[in-house]
Amino acid sequence: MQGLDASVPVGVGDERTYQVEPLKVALLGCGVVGTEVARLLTSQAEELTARVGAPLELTGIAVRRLGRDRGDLGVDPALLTTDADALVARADVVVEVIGGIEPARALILRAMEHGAGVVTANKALLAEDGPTLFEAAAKHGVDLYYEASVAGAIPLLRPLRESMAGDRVTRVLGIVNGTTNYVLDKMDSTGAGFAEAVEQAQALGYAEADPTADVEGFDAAAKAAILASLAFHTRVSAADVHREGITEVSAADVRAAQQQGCVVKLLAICERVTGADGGDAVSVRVHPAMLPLTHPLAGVREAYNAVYVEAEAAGQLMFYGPGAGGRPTASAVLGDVVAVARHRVTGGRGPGESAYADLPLLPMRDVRTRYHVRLDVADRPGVLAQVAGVFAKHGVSIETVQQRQDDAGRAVLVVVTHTAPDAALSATVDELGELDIVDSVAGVLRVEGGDDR
Ligand SMILES: NC(=O)C1=CN([C@@H]2O[C@H](COP(=O)(O)OP(=O)(O)OC[C@H]3O[C@@H](n4cnc5c(N)ncnc54)[C@H](O)[C@@H]3O)[C@@H](O)[C@H]2O)C=CC1
Ligand SMILES: N[C@@H](CC=O)C(=O)O
Ligand code: NA
Repeated sequence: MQGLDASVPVGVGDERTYQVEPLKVALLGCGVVGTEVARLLTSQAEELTARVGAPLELTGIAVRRLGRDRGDLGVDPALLTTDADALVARADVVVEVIGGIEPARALILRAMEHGAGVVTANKALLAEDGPTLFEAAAKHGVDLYYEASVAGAIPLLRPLRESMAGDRVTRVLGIVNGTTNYVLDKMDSTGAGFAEAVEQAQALGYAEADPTADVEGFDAAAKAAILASLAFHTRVSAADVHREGITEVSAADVRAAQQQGCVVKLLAICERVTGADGGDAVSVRVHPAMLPLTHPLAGVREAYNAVYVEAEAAGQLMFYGPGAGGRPTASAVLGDVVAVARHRVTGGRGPGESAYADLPLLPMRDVRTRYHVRLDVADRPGVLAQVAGVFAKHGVSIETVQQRQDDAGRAVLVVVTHTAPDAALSATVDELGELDIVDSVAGVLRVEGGDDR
């Protein structure tokens, strides 16, 4: 260990010296994120030793196949192994960046049984079966850290879990998927096609192994579940999240948003709301929505993420930064490795799961939202009255109506509503589609960020 000496105090005024016995770190997975974790662990070894108070020894990297060209990893190739079980059995800290449910879950549970602290970036697993992992961590008295699982490099989970533990969070609203933000941004700014933009996001290392998880909103829904669980001290799983992806967002929707002074974003929205019994409840949803250009989230470009957190005492907080990509994500992973390793040196562990509030989930049909509806209609007297009548019948108040002509000279009605229960809006749209005077419902998008949200 060059440059560091076991007799050097850990900090100014601190009489402890660093521990000579290294902490064994096992890395599971060597893909986009794992590669960068390996590089940072190696290239920053000295500084990490000083920060942790003990050297971190990378004891092995579990891969699926040996012999694959991995470029210059910056580590001894002999560290690569296909025997993840053996690695996990002798580690102090296990870093899981394989992704997916199995074998990631089994390996994490085995690591905890052996007494290792765990760092993972695996939002899919946390959102599907987080309680099993949290319970195992509590049972074995080990850490489970997962900052990289939501919004990549942005410190967000630790602020929610620790810094805001004294406040009451009311809302978390954010762009938490880099791939879809990249795709929507390219469609908006360059007119790029959907497929072409997804391919670019894959090449840049933002997309999941199967990009369906990104474009269909599964990735954002998993992150929303993790955020809501932390924000509201309530267990929320991916299955509890209302989810719509961006595959239905057309170039015409993007143009319609522009005409409205808006941009289309895939949003994760977690809110403390009033439930049917008048008590607190939680609403968690992921869907594309129009946002006014004046909204701070509207200016979030490329694969960047941004998350708004509103809390009773703190007010509005904004977290912004790179939400995807190997190196930024590895930064968050390494931060967690240092936290877990510090606990090994000094004793104790970080906070566990907090699910005491156990708030009920509000079904999507009862959530109050706003809609932007585009209708291809017959251009004749009485059409507007008939359309307005359908909105009124379902108790949906209209904010604005505009009549335009499309490129072919046909009449298009654009209606923006005030907030109403989602079920009422959806029934309104269904009935509009059946009117003789409506040729087609050309587009429906929710609207967020207005005066009445
Ligand atoms: N790429 C990104 O921007 C971000 C990724 N994440 C999460 O990080 C994790 C890893 O993501 P990526 O590195 O992008 O995925 P990746 O697909 O590039 O890497 C995963 C690696 O694990 C390997 N693997 C699969 N099964 C294995 C096994 N049984 N044993 C050992 N290795 C095995 C695969 O061969 C692959 O090389 C996922 O949970 C992902 O959701 C989180 C934040 C950002
Ligand atoms: N595929 C994800 C990666 C980060 O979590 C994304 O695009 O945001
Ligand atoms: Na993060």
